[in-house]
Parts: sequence; C-alpha cells; structure tokens
Amino acid sequence: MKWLDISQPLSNDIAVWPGDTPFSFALSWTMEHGSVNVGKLTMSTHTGTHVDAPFHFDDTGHKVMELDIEVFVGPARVIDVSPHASVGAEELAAYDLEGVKRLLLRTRSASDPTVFPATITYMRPDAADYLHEKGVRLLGVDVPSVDPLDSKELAAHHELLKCGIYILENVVLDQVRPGDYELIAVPLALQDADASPVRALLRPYE
Ligand SMILES: N[C@@H](CC(=O)c1ccccc1NC=O)C(=O)O
Ligand SMILES: [Zn+2]
Ligand SMILES: [Zn+2]
Repeated sequence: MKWLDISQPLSNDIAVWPGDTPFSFALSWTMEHGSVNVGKLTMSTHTGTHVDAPFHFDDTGHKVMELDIEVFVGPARVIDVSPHASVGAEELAAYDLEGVKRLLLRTRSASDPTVFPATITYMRPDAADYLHEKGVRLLGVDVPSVDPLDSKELAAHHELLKCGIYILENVVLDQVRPGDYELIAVPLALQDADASPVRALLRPYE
C-alpha cells in the first residue's frame, strides 16, 4: 500500500494564524549568478501541519527536542467526528478507541490550506482525560487548534499536556477514510522550539 500525504503544502499562500509570520520560501542564490539554487525559509513554527510542544503554552514545558519521537511513528486510528461542533468524553464514547495510541480526528469534509477557518470543531478538556484512560499518546486534528480559535486559556492544550498527550494540528484528512493506518509525523530537530512543522503520512494496512 502507498503512503498518503496528509500534510498541508508549504506554499507562499498557505494560511497562517491571524497576525503570525507569513510563510515565505524564496531563492536567495540562483544559478543565474552561480552554480546552484539555494532557498531561504521564513515561517512560524505553527505553519501548516505541525506538532505543538508543551513549551508553546507553558514556559516550563518540554521543547520540541525533548518530545518522545516514538509517539510520532506507529499505528493510528482515524475517526470521523464531523457531526459534532465540539468533542469531549461524551462524543468520544461512541467510538471504539480500545488500544489506540494515536488518534486522528476528521472534523470536516473539505478544507483549503490557503484559507484560515472562521470557526473550527474544538476539543473540550474532558476529552483529554478520556483519551488518556484509553492509552492515547498523540491527538491529531484537521484544524489549526484543539481549542476554540478565540480561546485565551487554552484549556484543551493544557489538559492534553497534563495527560501526556501530544498535539498534531492541521492534518489534511479530506481524502482519508476512517480506519486504521500507520502514521509518520515526526517533528524537526529544532533545538529550542515551541512547535515544529512535520511531514505527516498515513499508510493503510494490507
Ligand atoms: N495555540 C494555537 C496557536 C496560537 O495560539 C498561535 C499561533 C501562532 C501565533 C499566535 C498564536 N496565538 C496568539 O495569541 C495552537 O493551537 O497551536
Ligand atoms: Zn500549534
Ligand atoms: Zn495548538
């Protein structure tokens, strides 16, 4: 089976968090003037498909390099929660999550990575405790945040951290059917970072 790319393409028109650094890729050197093309990137660590480290919302929290890389590779389950405006323990109880270490939530049927969403499906904090009980270590969502876009307290981020659950944001699940997959979504080796872009891939079994 082939790997499915569930990453947002990092192009110069990718949507970013309102007010955050725009993404830019450009050639700083070109073959017109030398023997090689060399690119230059300017971007926020929260651009496109990315992992949040606890340091993003907790000054004493782990940074990207301190995250356990085992969590970002291995079996994952995709479930469709698109009927719900928010997702907590009550909604999750309707799905079979026994033995699931990595969980990806499909909250919408289509998305455009060049448009920042006006509203998103968000997580209620009691989802974190429920998922922790099931043994989930990584939660992936197809939206830019696990909290409401206007949240200041970031309750779901904090509760997920408290439960040791890592957060993967902006995966693209438009073409992905609910089911079991192998996942690769490893952050870069960014020494002091609060978050990191990832190339996120899913491969169906058999
Ligand atoms: N917490 C959000 C991101 C976020 O809040 C953010 C990202 C980039 C620039 C500013 C941000 N928040 C600003 O108040 C997240 O879910 O990762
Ligand atoms: Zn983020
Ligand atoms: Zn986040």
